[in-house]
Amino acid sequence: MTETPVHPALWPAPVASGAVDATVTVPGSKSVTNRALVLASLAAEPGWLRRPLRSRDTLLMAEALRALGVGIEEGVGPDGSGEAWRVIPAGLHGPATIDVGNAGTVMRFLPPVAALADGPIRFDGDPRSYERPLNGVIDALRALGARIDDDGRGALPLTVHGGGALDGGRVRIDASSSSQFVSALLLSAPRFNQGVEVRHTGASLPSMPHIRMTVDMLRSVGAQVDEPETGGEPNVWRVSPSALLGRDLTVEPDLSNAQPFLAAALITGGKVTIPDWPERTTQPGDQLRRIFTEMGGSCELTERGLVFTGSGRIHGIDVDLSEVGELTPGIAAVAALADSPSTLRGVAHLRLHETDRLAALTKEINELGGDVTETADGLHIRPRRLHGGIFHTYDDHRMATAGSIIGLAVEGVQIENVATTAKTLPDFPRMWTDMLTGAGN
Ligand SMILES: O=C(O)C1=C[C@@H](OP(=O)(O)O)[C@@H](O)[C@H](O)C1
Ligand SMILES: C=C(OP(=O)(O)O)C(=O)O
Repeated sequence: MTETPVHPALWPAPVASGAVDATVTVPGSKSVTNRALVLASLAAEPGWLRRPLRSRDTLLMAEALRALGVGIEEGVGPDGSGEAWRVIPAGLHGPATIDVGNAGTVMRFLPPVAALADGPIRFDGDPRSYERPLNGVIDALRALGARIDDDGRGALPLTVHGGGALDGGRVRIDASSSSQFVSALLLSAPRFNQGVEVRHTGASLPSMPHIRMTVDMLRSVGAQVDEPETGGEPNVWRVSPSALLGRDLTVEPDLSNAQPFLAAALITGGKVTIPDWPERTTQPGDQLRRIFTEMGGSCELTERGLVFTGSGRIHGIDVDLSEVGELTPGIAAVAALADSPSTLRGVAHLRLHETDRLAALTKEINELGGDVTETADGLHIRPRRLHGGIFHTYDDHRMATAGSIIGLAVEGVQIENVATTAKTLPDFPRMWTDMLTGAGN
């Protein structure tokens, strides 16, 4: 008998032989790490970042800030425990070139920082980065006094001609395609001469928890922020000009990257513990406790972390994911294995993420025998008996983890380019097999 050839770029997704029972330590949050790097770089004094995520998106952010003159050094935290980055702010200078890869946080958060530098700062990235919207940031920065050369499409590549300072002031933007437009302007605003007032004028605004995260982290370094959720005007954020403190921050585990492991407990009727799950957090991944409970699991926040247990049943769900769009691929994967149909709504903007996630999920799940249709703002998923095949990932880390979730229950699923998980979780394949063998318990 001849063996099936294994293509080097295809990773045979392991099938679970029984209920998983594992403790999975998840690395730091991408969103927290990249905000913390920006804020620490703009501070008036050095700061520490403990347990930072080291993945493609965060290493690109660190490299970009270094290119502008910021010191980011490897070290152990001030109490001698844990790995840390020491961030030493400095005058921001060009000329410099910044590679954003396909990191939304880098391509959106750094042009405002570059406007504060002196000299030209060129931004470039992966081919997909040219297609992701940046118009909200470009137009707003121009309105606030920055000079930017681009090709007029409202996207990369571009050059920000930093003048060493930015006036700031009032600006209107439509952030319906990405909450990161709002976060980007707020993060640098304490260093604008007049601070900023950002007014969102679009019909909808996705990923509100990520804007809350921006506001919380700004306040934690001493910034004064007025915002809708604490009594401010709807859709208006104001940041006053001020010096920022250098802090000692420990980064929370990335709860969105905990998703595939929680999904494994749900699908196999097993149990997964995620240590250091925060009691309170702005991370959207915290909503998995509610969503995966509705889909059939149960969870308990204990001293050991979040203990999530599957019941052996997986239910479909009708859910608006506009606040937590980045959880959609993992939820779609679980929904494809459920005992009833699902409707995922409120996520039209996912068409502009790492890939067109609505099209990619529809195509890949259907090619395994599934029955998924795209709607104007989401997906209808009717579970079917699935079969093996190649699960293409389109350079999207969350497509790779979504395919791996399906592979737990379906023989013969092969993930194309699993290495793309390095965007936010470089060790994913080893963590996944360790979870299945119970290593690390
Ligand atoms: O600010 C952030 O850290 C993020 C905001 C969200 O972006 P969108 O609002 O563009 O969906 C989210 O999907 C992304 O993964 C991270
Ligand atoms: C949308 C995502 O990333 P980005 O920060 O590149 O927008 C994501 O991680 O799901």
